[in-house]
Order: sequence, then C-alpha cells, then structure tokens
Amino acid sequence: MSNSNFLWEIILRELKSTVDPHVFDTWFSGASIDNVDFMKKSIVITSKEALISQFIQGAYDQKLKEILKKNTGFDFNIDYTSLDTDIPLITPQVFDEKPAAENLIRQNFLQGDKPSGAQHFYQKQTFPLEDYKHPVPNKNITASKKNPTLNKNYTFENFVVGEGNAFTHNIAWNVAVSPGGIYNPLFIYGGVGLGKTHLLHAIGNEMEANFPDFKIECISSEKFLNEFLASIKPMKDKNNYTNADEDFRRKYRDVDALLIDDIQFLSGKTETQNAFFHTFNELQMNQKQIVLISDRSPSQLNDLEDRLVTRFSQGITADITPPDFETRMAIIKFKCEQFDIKLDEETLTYISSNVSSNIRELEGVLKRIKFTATSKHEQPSLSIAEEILKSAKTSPRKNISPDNIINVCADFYKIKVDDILSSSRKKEVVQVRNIAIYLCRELTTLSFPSIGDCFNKDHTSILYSFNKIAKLSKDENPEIFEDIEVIKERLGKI
Ligand SMILES: Nc1ncnc2c1ncn2[C@@H]1O[C@H](COP(=O)(O)OP(=O)(O)OP(=O)(O)O)[C@@H](O)[C@H]1O
Repeated sequence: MSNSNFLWEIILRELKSTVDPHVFDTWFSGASIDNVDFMKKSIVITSKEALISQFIQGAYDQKLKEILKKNTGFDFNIDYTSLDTDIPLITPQVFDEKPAAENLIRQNFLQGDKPSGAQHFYQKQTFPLEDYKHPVPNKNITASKKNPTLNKNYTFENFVVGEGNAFTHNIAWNVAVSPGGIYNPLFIYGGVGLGKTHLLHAIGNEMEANFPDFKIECISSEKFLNEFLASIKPMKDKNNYTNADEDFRRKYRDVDALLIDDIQFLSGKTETQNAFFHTFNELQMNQKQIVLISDRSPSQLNDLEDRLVTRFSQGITADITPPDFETRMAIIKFKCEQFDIKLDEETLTYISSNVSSNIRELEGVLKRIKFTATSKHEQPSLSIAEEILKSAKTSPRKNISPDNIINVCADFYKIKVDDILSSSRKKEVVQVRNIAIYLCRELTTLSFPSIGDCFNKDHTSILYSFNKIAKLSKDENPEIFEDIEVIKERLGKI
C-alpha cells in the first residue's frame, strides 16, 4: 500500500468513528488523497465534485488536520481539489451575500458570457444555454395558473443565506437553473421552521421563471398519499385493486419536476411508498428533477423501504441547520423590512438572543410586536419585545440539555430519573421516557445516536420512542400535548 493510501485509510477510519455514517458516505466515499509530501507537510484531497470538495474543506478541514497531526506528528497543509475542475469552487457565504457560484453564474449571464460552471451543468440538459430565457434573478415571480401549487412568496430573492443554509441554498439554486442534472434527486433535510419548504418553493418558482414550459408539481407527501388513496378507492371498492389509476399516475409522472415536502410522512405507508417508488423511477429515468424535503436524513427515515432510502441518497443530500446569532440578526432585519417594523439595534439583539432558532417562531414574535405596538399606539420597543417574549411562552434561548429535560419530565410526572433511564417496560415509565426523548429531539440539536447515548439506548430505539409521540394526533391526545407545552414552559424557566 502506498503512503497516500495508507494515510487515507487511517484518516477514513478515524473519521468513520466520529461522523454519522450517512454523512460519511455522502462526503467521503468518493474522495481520495493525492500528493502526500512529507517534506513540505502537504497533502491534496480530491473529490468527485467541486461542491463536495468545498463542503469537506468548510466542515472538516480542522478535523482532518487534527487527525493528520495525531498520526504523523506534523502540522499538514491540505489542498482541496475535485475531478470536475471546470465547476468553480464555492466558498461558504455569510447571510446577506449570494453564494459565489450563484453570483458567478448571474454575473456571467449578465455579461452575456457562458459561465464555465453553468455550461458544464447545461451540457447535461436537454435545454442548451442559449434557450435559457431568464438568466438573471427573477424578481417578478407572480402567481401562475400553470403551476398553482407554488407559493409565490417563497423565492430565492427573499431567502436570507447564512452559515447553516448556504450550502443547501447553493445546491437548490443550481437545481433551479439546471434541473435534472447532477443533483438529482436533491434531498434537503433539517429541523422545524428552518426554511426547507421556502427553499422547495423557491426552486419551483425560479425553475418556472427560467423554463416557462415546465410542468412543476409541488406537493406535500400527505397530499400525495391522499390523492393516491382516492385514486385506488374505486378499484378497492370493486375488489379489483391492482394499481393506482391512470389519472394519478400521469399527474405525477408527466411532470418536468416533482417537488415533495415532508417525505417522512410516507413512513409506514407501504402502498403509497410503492406508488411513489414507481413515480420516482420513471421521473429519474427520464432525467426529470426530483426534490425531496424531510425533517431527518435518509438514513434516519424510519419505516421507509430500503429501496426508497437508497434512491433518496443517490443524488445529493443537503441539510439546513439552525441559524447562528448573526444569521438570526440578518433574518430579523430582513423580516422587519418585509413586515414594515422599525426596531432599534438593542431590541434586534434582544430578540436574536432570546428567540429560539425556529424562524417561523421568530416571524410570529415580530408580528406580535407590531400588533401590540399598533394597538397601544406606540413605537415597537425593547419593553414590548420583552413583554411579548414573556407572554408568548417563547422559551428564551437557554442551553436546554437532555439532563434538564429528563429532570423536568421526572419532576412533572413524579417518577424517578433512574426509572426514565432504566429499561423498565412499565407503561407509565415508557410514556414519560418517550416524551423526554421526543423533547430532546425537538429542543436540542442532538442527533438520534447522541440522544441514545444519554438514555443508554441505540438510535433505533430512540427513533421508535420519538415516533411514538411525533406520530400522535393532537386532536386525539390533547392531554399529552398539553403536558408537553407545560414541560416546555418549565424548561424555558431553567
Ligand atoms: N433563511 C430564511 N430567510 C427568510 N425567511 C426564512 C428563512 N428560513 C425560513 N424562513 C421563513 O420561516 C418560515 C418557516 O419556513 P418553512 O416553512 O420553509 O420551514 P420548514 O423548515 O419547512 O418547517 P417545517 O419543518 O415546520 O415544515 C417561512 O415563513 C419562511 O419564509
């Protein structure tokens, strides 16, 4: 084995033990190490695609250097390169700037040039670059009759880019200007209210503006399920159930792009998964773009057939993580302009420090501040913001830890912490444990395996417990959800 291969083996082995297996496969499976120069203390890591290189550099440069230091004793410099050298490397961007690739593509379009990156993408398309009608950002996206499922308020124009979403935004933009290319399917996942649906519709809107003849279907998987069930009902009634009916099949298979939200909703729905599998295959075979949104990564999708999970991971998987303080500030400023609210810097900082990372919640707080100020005939102010945040039960940003959650749950239900952490199968203990696990996932950024570490369980059991609560209907179990609200409120006061 050469020096390079040997070193790479060591690096991969160490990374594998610390990185989520799905993340590892996505980013490192196709990468290799070249040009190890022990004199100059430099190595080159080559990936298949520039975007992968960029991601590895952005997210793992430090980690890789640590592993190299640990195993060689030297501080190495790492250069990152990719096999598709004609695609420009995209440097992660900070909030109010557009990603470099996007800027480059747009700039070059404006100058009438064919950008090398976009050209490369377009060579894979049925649409040559010359046919590209709207190369510049489409500011005038208006409601279309053609694709009424697209929400026109969700565009790239009004999406604030920050650390946690820059990479995904880049990919989404590339998919919108070059559908059916190398990023197919695009699988986006992340926590509640972080802009996944916004990006999904932004892709559709931008795509529609760029390719006016496109037929784009943008739906939730719940709607897909309902339409599927409605389509097979007549056949089932006649005891003649074979396949989803032709209308349903054609509706989703005759599209140029299928954008599906909340794909996790298909978990456990075997017949719908089967229908979706065939739809997916036909679209992919015909190089039609598929974008999937989920609240968790493909490998964490429970009760979903393996053949689907594998297909979801075939293109590119990109996540959105909660915004950091600066991004929250940028989003609040942007939303203030949108909602016509004037806040001073102190109030902006207060909101950004105290509102949870869920952007939907953040929007709600701003709207309530505006409403309260208007009804009091006052200007929006810090004191109104404080009043709203206290009364709205929006838990101020605290470091809620699994320990806090377990303690508060134990106290609330009057059972012992040890029981929650035990393997007791008593019904009341199991229920409290499930709630604690559910809250750990909802209120912290921990992955299922990490939550498993806190409860001495493997991630499959944690997923199972989480779903036990997540899949409950609020209407049928109001008391559990009331309990959860009270526990959240108590946690906010810790
Ligand atoms: N980066 C962003 N810039 C501007 N607005 C954003 C951003 N991220 C989210 N939002 C806004 O926050 C709200 C919630 O976003 P969205 O519905 O897309 O979240 P989500 O991740 O799909 O949530 P859920 O998992 O609950 O469906 C929307 O009004 C959206 O416009």
